[in-house]
Amino acid sequence: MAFSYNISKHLSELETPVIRFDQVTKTYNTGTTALSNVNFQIFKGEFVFIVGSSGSGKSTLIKLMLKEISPTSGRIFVNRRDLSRLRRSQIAKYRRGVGVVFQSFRLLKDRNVYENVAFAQRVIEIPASQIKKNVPAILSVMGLADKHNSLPGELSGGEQQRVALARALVNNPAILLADEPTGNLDPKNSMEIMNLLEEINKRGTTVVVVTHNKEIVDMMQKRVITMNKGILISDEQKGGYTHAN
Ligand SMILES: Nc1ncnc2c1ncn2[C@@H]1O[C@H](COP(=O)(O)OP(=O)(O)OP(=O)(O)O)[C@@H](O)[C@H]1O
Repeated sequence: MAFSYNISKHLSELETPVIRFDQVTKTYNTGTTALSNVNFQIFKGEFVFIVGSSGSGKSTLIKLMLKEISPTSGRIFVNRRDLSRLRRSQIAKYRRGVGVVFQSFRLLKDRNVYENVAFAQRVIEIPASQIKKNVPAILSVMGLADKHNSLPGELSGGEQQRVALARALVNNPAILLADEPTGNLDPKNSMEIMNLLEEINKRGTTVVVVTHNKEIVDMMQKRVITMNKGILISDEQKGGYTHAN
């Protein structure tokens, strides 16, 4: 009996989604409904693209996951936490547990590469001795071992995005959210960033990528959630960009 109990417990853990949207609607103060009754679940270790034309609600999804905004109705769970129950004092800590990268990189322009990444560790009070090991290790994974002392302005767009990825990943988050991570990059650098995201995903991080990049979505054959005017219109394993226009 004990044996079967353990198996079912294990299965239920495997099946717990890391992100769950439950009938989520978001209407902004202006009256625009950006999302209507959206439902989906993302499981541990998945790689998911979110696609859709401009204004279809993709960034709104990301902002909701980061609790930068709250839904008008419905519920959102991330790592089993109901985000509506997060107290104000818990929000900063919650966000630090989710890695995020944006189209615009958002690096500290007056700090070098090492400092940009080390900063993410200092705010969660990782001991200095540990930071000295962790930062070079992740910079090396990102192919930036020789760029520790460079300022962001001295790097190419692709390199800057790799610094942003290193910063998002140095604290070992269970989830990485990327909002148009290749929006400012040429095709070669875009592919490099996608290869890194795939590598990170293979190491166990759940990866969610919002993108307009049709070629990459079609090539990578991952799960694709397609939004249109705030409605989730398709959710396909090994999907393509087909419905997004
Ligand atoms: N802060 C806001 N206040 C009012 N309306 C907003 C706000 N943010 C977004 N919207 C509206 O909500 C809808 C969805 O916007 P959202 O930014 O989520 O779309 P998107 O799919 O990310 O678009 P894009 O691909 O252009 O970035 C749009 O109609 C937009 O104008």
